[in-house]
Amino acid sequence: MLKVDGGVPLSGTVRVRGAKNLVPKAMVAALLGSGPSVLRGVPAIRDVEVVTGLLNLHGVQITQQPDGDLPDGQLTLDPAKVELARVSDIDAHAGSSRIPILFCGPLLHRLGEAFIPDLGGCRIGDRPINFHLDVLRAFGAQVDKTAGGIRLSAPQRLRGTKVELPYPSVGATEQVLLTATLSEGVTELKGAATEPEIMDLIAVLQKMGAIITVDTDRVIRIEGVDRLDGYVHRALPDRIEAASWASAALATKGSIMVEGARQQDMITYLNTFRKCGGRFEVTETGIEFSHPGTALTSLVLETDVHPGYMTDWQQPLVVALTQAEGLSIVHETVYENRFGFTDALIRMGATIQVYRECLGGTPCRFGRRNFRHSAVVAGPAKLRGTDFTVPDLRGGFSHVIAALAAEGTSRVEGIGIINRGYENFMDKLAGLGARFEIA
Ligand SMILES: CC(=O)N[C@H]1[C@@H](OP(=O)(O)OP(=O)(O)OC[C@H]2O[C@@H](n3ccc(=O)[nH]c3=O)[C@H](O)[C@@H]2O)O[C@H](CO)[C@@H](O)[C@@H]1O
Ligand SMILES: C=C(OP(=O)(O)O)C(=O)O
Repeated sequence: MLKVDGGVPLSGTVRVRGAKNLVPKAMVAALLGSGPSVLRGVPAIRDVEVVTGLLNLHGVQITQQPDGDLPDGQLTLDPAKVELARVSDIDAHAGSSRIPILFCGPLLHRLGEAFIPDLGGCRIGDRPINFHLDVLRAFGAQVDKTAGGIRLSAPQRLRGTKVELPYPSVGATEQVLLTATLSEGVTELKGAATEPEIMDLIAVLQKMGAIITVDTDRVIRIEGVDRLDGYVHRALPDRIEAASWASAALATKGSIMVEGARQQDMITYLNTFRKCGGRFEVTETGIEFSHPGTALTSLVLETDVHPGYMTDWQQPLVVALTQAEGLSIVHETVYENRFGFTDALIRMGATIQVYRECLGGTPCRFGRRNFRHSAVVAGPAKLRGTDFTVPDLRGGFSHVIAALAAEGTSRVEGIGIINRGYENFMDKLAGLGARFEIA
């Protein structure tokens, strides 16, 4: 439980390292190599711990360098002795992260079979894995759902295939990449997602020896190869953490230098930040984000797949929008249930109404289906401290930021979830001048 005293603008410097949505996947890719891989910029976050645990159970030797601490967050992953893990051991990781589903292709290539525990991740929608399972079957895998997970086998080498995703899913695109590289023949994927983290995973696989072509129309072609080597790679920086701190600067009327933030991956966020009234300066080492000192501007926003406005940027920005003048409309088109966190903001004094209709322009998959996926935010609202429980990763970050922007004291329970995606969260907050104590 965290006791937060609000009313102090966050100001100072934070550093972001490798992206939560790339690092664990690059670690899984190491399973495909014939030799060891070296991954740099690895943050100390829970999802990295989970994948480290799962890889260890499958015989991958992982060392941190230099021994014991992670000044540069460097991991060496040696897959020389990959073996089947005991289901009872794997079960310990059930419900902890989304990443285990990406073990399917690499384990099928290495061992001909795999057991994947039930997935975790943020509860922001139903999050089915039907695309993943359909894709794996198309490669020739046998897939059976069992109690507590999924059992897969591939008695023969997997074969390249033609697949089309009904929606550009990030995870399913990565599933295809990690499975196709060692499959026999060519794979053509239509309707692929093209997020920067996917491009970085492609860079990792190319370093390993894969042949992957990305066309401009969401088509990715993979020419299967017989063998992949290890890689040496520095993970792209975490654009979601960078944008979270940027929104925190806006919400608390502060100024935050985010070292390591990279402009190319954040073009859409930066446009939105500027339209909202925020100021930013791109420097050699990162991006400095500041509140303008005058009123913020309301806006109309739709989340979308890349290059659209990313869904994981939505929740922290909504907190800033409670401080903007007028009505903002936010249409969430990626997840059907990502506005639950607004209940706590409303209790703090924010004026937010959530609707089932597609507000903001484009009809999406969730319209007329009873999902409360559009929000109207009226501002500026005076926020008051209150007590709440962290619902999910970005919702939790947003609640803490709202508590810091509010007058008075808030008590936040379940703060541990935030460590799934924000490294040294408390230390960073303290360094930015936040007033809080662990109760
Ligand atoms: C660990 C990681 O990288 N997580 C990110 C990844 O999640 P993740 O890869 O799980 O998200 P997806 O892109 O797959 O999901 C997008 C949409 O597709 C739907 N869908 C997905 C797969 C499937 O088999 N069937 C299906 O219907 C989902 O329910 C959702 O509505 O991309 C999301 C979208 O940028 C981000 O919010 C997450 O932070
Ligand atoms: C939704 C998120 O993550 P995950 O897919 O790991 O649940 C997120 O990072 O905001």
